[in-house]
Amino acid sequence: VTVSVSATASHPIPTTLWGQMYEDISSGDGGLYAELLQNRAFQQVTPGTTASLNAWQAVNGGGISVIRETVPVSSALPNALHLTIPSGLTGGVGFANTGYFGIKVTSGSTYTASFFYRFPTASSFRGPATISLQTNSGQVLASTTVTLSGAQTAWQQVTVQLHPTTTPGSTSNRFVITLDGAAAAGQVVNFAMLSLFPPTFKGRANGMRVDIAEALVEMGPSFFRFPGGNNLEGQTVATRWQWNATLGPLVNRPGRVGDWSYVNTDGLGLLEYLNWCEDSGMQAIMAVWAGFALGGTSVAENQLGPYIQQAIDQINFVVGDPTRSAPATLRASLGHPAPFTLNYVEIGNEDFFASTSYIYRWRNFANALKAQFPNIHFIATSNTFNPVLSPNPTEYDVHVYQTPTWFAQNSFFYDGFQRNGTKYFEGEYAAISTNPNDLFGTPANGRLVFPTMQSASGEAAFMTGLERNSDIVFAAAYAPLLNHVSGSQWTPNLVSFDSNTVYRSTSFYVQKLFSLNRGDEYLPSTLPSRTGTLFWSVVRKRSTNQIIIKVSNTAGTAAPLTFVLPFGTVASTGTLQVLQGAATASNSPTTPNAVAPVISALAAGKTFNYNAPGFSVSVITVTAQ
Ligand SMILES: [NH3+][C@H]1C[C@H](O)[C@@H](O)[C@@H]1CO
Repeated sequence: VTVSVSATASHPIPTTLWGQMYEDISSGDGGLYAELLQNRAFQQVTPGTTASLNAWQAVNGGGISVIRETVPVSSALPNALHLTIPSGLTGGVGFANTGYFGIKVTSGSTYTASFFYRFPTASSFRGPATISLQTNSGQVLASTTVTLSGAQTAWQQVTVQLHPTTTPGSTSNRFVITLDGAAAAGQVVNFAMLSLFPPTFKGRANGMRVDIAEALVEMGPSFFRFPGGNNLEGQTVATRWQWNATLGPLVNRPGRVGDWSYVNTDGLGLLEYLNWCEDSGMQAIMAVWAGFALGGTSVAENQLGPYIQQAIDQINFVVGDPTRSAPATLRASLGHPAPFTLNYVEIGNEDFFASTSYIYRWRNFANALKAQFPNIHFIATSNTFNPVLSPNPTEYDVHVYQTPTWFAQNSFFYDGFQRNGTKYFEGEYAAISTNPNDLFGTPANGRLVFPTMQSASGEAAFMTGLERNSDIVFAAAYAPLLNHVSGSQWTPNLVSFDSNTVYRSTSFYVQKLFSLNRGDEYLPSTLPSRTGTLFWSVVRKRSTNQIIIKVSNTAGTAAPLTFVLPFGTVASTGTLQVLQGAATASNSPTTPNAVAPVISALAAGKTFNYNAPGFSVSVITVTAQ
């Protein structure tokens, strides 16, 4: 096929075009959020149940249970770990935490451990507690001691640093606290709000896991949508995500039962999200809860007031003036007096599940929030123009989970949209299954566990259409972004990880190739066949006089292209980055690097040929002017 490129740009590429959708779906706690201890504060668990001791183990005969404390460490954390040292034991006696399916320990890194303790009954005991990192077989990797005093009946926080001098062969390691069995026989000690942090991204306190953060930043994303997604919504109104419950000292954060069947610590809270956006060069696309819980409850119109106020306060926490707004004063007191960047706020999530009530929920939220924040764009989440909403949304968030073939066949999805001022956020999209009749089914029935070259090239085809239509598509994000392979709630994901390693998928590389080569204006060219299997888009990066051609071949056979560039001078050599593999080629824990982009030189010029390999995504960069 011959592709003639126009020298006259049709429209600028919005700077927000490629970014990330995030929610805690086996992705925050135990993942992006760097806390290494699972169930660290016994949040939202029933004392005495097996679940209450999830990830905790007795060591050498220590008696442990989770209790409802009579003197809780805080009103937010009513539970504590109750340790009894039986008589007749010697050596270290206590408890351990096994992390989120393991704890990675790296020699040379400094780990910060902290906990609160108190003796529920005063005692004359005074002796060492040993705090250590150990392999599951008992090899001590790092250790230190603190003195515990039986006179300490009020909660006392202890913070220590651990410096492992060896790197164990696996992540089968534990965080261990023990007392001397002989010296502490008969003692009873309560512990609360235990924590173990490795080094974090940019050294942020309470921050992000470095290798995951670096993988996300590597894509060059422009925005970060949070906190959801379903995990914004709650199964009930009471268990919705609430911004004000996720701030301040960890000991004041109650956590919540998230929407993906596990407790969220909310250690990764609103301020951590906002600091992360600044640290990673992304702007927030922040959601506010909009009166619908996933269990099916829509708040009645005449009862929306408090929830609208909570949304106003949430936005004021982000952008308000500390001298005029209490939430902004709180932001300043937490260390960020300046407002954060916030241009987009999404009202709800996937409200096509509650369209009827969204008519009044949108009306009440949008009118109230626009009045307070006239410079912020508010994004609607129902189906586009159905139902008709008032005020007319300036942006809609469109989600699609489909087959690789659907994405290849729908790259013209937005070409037919009216240019009526409305803009679109392709807020969640992914090729999720090869079975159009059971998209959300099991792997045995076509569901993808990890992205493949077939799914990634289908997405790339669709993305060439998003680029062509980026006069009305201002943002797009693959979803879900991230998941722990040992605790998945959803597959496939863009980036997977276990406690040791981050796995970059084929779709990750497609997102990275598009994002890092986004250009700043779109150059029209010969249109691909809507029903074909070969797709392309052309952009120009003015600052470097580069023409950037993206090609997706969604078929198994190579496809020849001829490019005709109408520029006065065109370099005779260009750069080619190509991602290719068999249809089912996939990066996963068993084959982590099966597919990665390969860079090479390419013969270019005013007219040049390129043979796109089967199941490939290519980026050709040529200097021209
Ligand atoms: N059901 C999907 C749609 C919802 O918005 C997300 O939480 C889920 C996974 O990305």
